[in-house]
Amino acid sequence: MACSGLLSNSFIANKCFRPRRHHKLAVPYPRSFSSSRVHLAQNLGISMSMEENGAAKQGLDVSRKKLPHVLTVAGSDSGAGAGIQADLKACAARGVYCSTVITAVTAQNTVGVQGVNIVPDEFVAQQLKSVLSDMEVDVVKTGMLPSIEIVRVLQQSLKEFPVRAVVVDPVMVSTSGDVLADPSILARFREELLMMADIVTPNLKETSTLLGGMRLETVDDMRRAAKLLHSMGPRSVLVKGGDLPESFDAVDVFFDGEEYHELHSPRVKTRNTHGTGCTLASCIAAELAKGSSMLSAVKLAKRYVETALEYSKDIILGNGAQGPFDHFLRLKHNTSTGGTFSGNELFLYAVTDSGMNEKWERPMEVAVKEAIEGGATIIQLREKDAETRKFIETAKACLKICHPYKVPLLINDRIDVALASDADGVHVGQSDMPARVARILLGPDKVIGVSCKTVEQAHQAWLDGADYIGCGGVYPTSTKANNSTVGLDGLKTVCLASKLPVVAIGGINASNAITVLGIGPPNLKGVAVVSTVFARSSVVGETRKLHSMLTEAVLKAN
Ligand SMILES: Cc1ncc(COP(=O)(O)OP(=O)(O)O)c(N)n1
Ligand SMILES: Cc1nc(C(=O)O)sc1CCOP(=O)(O)O
Ligand SMILES: [Mg+2]
Repeated sequence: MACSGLLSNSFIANKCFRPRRHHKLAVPYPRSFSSSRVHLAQNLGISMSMEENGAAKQGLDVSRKKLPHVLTVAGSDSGAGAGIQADLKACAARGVYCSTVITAVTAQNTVGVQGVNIVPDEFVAQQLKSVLSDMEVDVVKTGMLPSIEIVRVLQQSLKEFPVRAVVVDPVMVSTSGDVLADPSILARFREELLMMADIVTPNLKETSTLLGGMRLETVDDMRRAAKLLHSMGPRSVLVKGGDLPESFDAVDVFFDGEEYHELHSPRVKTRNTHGTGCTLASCIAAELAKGSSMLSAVKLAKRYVETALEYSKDIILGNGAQGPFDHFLRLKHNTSTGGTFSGNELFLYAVTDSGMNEKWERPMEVAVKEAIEGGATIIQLREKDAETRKFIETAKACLKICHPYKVPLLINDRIDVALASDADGVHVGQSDMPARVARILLGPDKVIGVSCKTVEQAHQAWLDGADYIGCGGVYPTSTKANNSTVGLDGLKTVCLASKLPVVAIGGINASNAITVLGIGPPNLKGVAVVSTVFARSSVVGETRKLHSMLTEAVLKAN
């Protein structure tokens, strides 16, 4: 439809800048949506001057960026594992704005659904109008639509305010088996909602219900079902086979009217699956809003859900059979510092050396355990020659040893290994990855230490978001080649200038530890050692000796 310059600005704002949806267009779903009004206007053949003119009159900045926007029309889950709450989290996790129209409020937890209060259809209509008339929604995702009236209201709203795509998750029964939609809406679903859907995402139970009780036992059955559902109107169908018996992996069948795709993913063994359907559909909607093609959106959404399930498989929330999962992949972040690193952890800092452990035929895990039993308060894995895969495995094994003692485990240099093993943090030097970049990659809760020999470096470490600095070499060392020394004076100067806690390193042993800690500045929190702890046969014995010296130094200072 061409827009004439005679049309009013409000018409332009409401209609012209939304690409109209035409049902059953033969063209594939656009790969990339233009996101700015200007670009859309160009796509639709509207002259820039008219756009600018209209925008100027409305006080809009035509160059502003538009957020991809999903509107979810669904029920609230008080337990926040599914429904509106899952949709909000999924969209946020995928970087997409999500507005909400609530169709029902459920009293729900991990055990089941204790109550449902349906929102009056006029009020659902009012919510829809409020959002759709104002906020440039890209994609509508539907979840729990508990009454015929609400389905009708939605259908009318979408006629009045067309959006780029509609994702229909035909929620009828919750994962705990509770019925969430009046069975009489089935017919309406089939006649109206499926017609409007760009994709419908039923699980096996919902597929069977939509198809009048069809038995679904094999992937071939799912293919047949996808075709039948497709004939009811949606542009694409994703039949989710998570509940398919006797399959090693989870198989979903995608059908777009022409091609079938079997999408396989490993089955994640977990009770925390509440909300997977809502999340998958929201994530598809979010990816469509960002500009993905339908098949890419489905693949991205599946991968995201798999990752979130895997990440959350051990978390415990609620007493019921089905727990929620963590959309932000963070609950499992099991830092022994709990994101509150104080610096006191630096008291006796044991830094490993594979050469020294090999000499004594000591597996890394044994060395780490002995150091902790001797009194080490923080461990750094400094494995210069380790192969990446082996390093990750070792780090994971050492984390299992450290965490029961609440001792943080950091990784030397290798941010990738820290990320892959979910270690508590990293230590980087002046020629390693900048702490500023490591902070972005690791997030706010991981511990980052930086080696500093000067006041300027210490200041920069603080600016970059580090948690502590390592200052040395205090004395000459044979552990690190060509390491320049700063001496006790250099250490003191850096400590006095540093806003961060400091650990001294380089040539420190049980004989000089009292002198080092005795230099005074309160932010000098401890000593880091390699050979003193790991160069001899008894790690536990050497660590204990050092620990008692450090304790003596503290007692002396007080
Ligand atoms: C606690 C602590 N302080 C300093 C260092 C040295 O780090 P860096 O300068 O990056 O040298 P390498 O250890 O990577 O050789 C450290 N590892 N730990
Ligand atoms: C890894 C390292 N960094 C240093 C620095 O000065 O930044 S000194 C050093 C080696 C410390 O080993 P030892 O305790 O055996 O002397
Ligand atoms: Mg380094």
